[in-house]
Amino acid sequence: MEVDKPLPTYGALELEQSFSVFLELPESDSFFDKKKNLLQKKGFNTKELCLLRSSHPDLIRTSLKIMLQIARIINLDEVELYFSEDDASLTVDFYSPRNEIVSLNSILRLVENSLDGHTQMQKNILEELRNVISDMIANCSDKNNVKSVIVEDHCCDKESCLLQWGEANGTRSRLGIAYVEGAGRGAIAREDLKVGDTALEIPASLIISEELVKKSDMFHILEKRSEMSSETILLLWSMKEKHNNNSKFKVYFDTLPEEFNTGLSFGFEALMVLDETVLFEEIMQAKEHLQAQYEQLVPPLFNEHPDIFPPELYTWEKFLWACELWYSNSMKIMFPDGELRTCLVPIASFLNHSLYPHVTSYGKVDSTTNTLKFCLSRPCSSGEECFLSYGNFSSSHLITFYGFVPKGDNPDDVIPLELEGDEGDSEDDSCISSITTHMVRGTWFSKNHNIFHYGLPSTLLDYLRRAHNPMLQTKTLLQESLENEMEILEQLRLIFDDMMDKLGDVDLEDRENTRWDVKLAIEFKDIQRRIVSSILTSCHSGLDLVKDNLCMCMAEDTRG
Ligand SMILES: C[S@@+](CC[C@H](N)C(=O)[O-])C[C@H]1O[C@@H](n2cnc3c(N)ncnc32)[C@H](O)[C@@H]1O
Repeated sequence: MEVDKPLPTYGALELEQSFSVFLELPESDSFFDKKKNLLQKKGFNTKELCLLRSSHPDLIRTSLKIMLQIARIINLDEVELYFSEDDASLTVDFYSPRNEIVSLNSILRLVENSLDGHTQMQKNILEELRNVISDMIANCSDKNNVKSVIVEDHCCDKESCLLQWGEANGTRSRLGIAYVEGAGRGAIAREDLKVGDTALEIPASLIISEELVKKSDMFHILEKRSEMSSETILLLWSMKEKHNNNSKFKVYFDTLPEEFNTGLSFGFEALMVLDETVLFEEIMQAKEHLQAQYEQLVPPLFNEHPDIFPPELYTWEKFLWACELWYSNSMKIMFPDGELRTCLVPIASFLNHSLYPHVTSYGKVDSTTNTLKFCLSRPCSSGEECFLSYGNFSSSHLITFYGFVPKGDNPDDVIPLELEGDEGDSEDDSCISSITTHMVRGTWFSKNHNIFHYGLPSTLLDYLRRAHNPMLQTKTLLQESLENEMEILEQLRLIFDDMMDKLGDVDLEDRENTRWDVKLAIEFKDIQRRIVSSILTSCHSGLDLVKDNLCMCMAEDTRG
């Protein structure tokens, strides 16, 4: 899971009978230049002051519309930014459910932080703004909600014990634990929860971090080895702690599954299904890395210190179990001392991932309460599963390290395209051959399927246009430009035809009775085929569109 990203530096300025909200794209943003460009294309600067003069709902809505356009761009991630450019000339009212919820919350947080100590007029404006934002979030929630099915008769005794242990040790939870179809345990709201409510609050003393290992008998051995990262030390600690009956965290370890079923445990048959896919590469690379790490680190430890590292607890299988535990259950947490640590957080680790999560912002221990809070960015009704975002991950990453594919269309499911091109050097006019990485995703995400767009990313199309004919004035309805369009669409069609051939025909297994890993492998290939097929359809429609325009252009030329 990923830690909370630093929030953009928003601030609020007070003016007599009005209220101004200051939105700023921080210069520290990794994509500052690209976002600045996009803001400017839409008529905004990197610092904007939005003035609210009345609490009338219509005026508040109008102001919020403008603030939201800016906040959306500030909160774009790398993939959203890459694909946003094809919409640069359009009024975009939506990038992704995640972006929408994060952007609305960033404005809401700013407004809420400013509620104290203002005039009645300002309070009315703020209150109305808050209502409008809450309505918009609720609206967005209705459209994107994915309901989980609770398995009613599954025993949850161990999970209940863990909850009781947590509550006895200062945890506050408005979530219960239940089994949900297709996802193991999940966290279910015990009451209606609103935006801003704390669903779960865990004291820092219940978080498993490297601080704990420092107190263990193995630390003096591990700290001497320069090749040991704190994550590896924690991993080796958890392999033994799992079997420690006196562990402070025994009740937590008792809830962990014996098998994690991530891509790292895929068997031969599943890997065969994945042959020639990016997921195959990702799993093989991760496994080879872990095997090499095991061979280098673990046997020397149990050979030299069998009393501290009993060989029967430090087998390859048990090492792999611990890797899967840490990959699929850890969170990066920022502590009040400013350190970012990889941690296991009992109880919070029951929260499943969604493309449209309720909790989007977490990962920082509150220094006043010394607790880790999970606050809602969108409402969650009583009985509904409460979801987290583990990060903006593709299906291949989620399968490899977590062992599942989320429900819905994942905007991070991109296909990387490595293109070879000659980049002209402006200084000495020499040409350097280079590889540029672009990406493509399901073209159903795009709103622009017109000529010169075709549902494909503008960054990629512009790159290909330049590569084919650097001197040409592109995107005009003139013969040369249209012929260039035909060439680049044809090039893309060939690339994706080849990709589709490699994916082969639909795997016709009896899916209900197939092993978990083969089922996931087949599901991944289905996703890939759907993406490639949408791209091919867009190439074909694009070619037809360009051909029609070329015919018209030539007919006009003939007429003179
Ligand atoms: C942090 S744990 C969440 C709790 C977990 N369901 C359990 O029973 O322990 C992460 C694991 O939950 C499962 N998971 C999380 N989100 C999921 C989802 N949307 N669909 C299916 N499985 C999911 C995956 O097995 C993942 O490795």
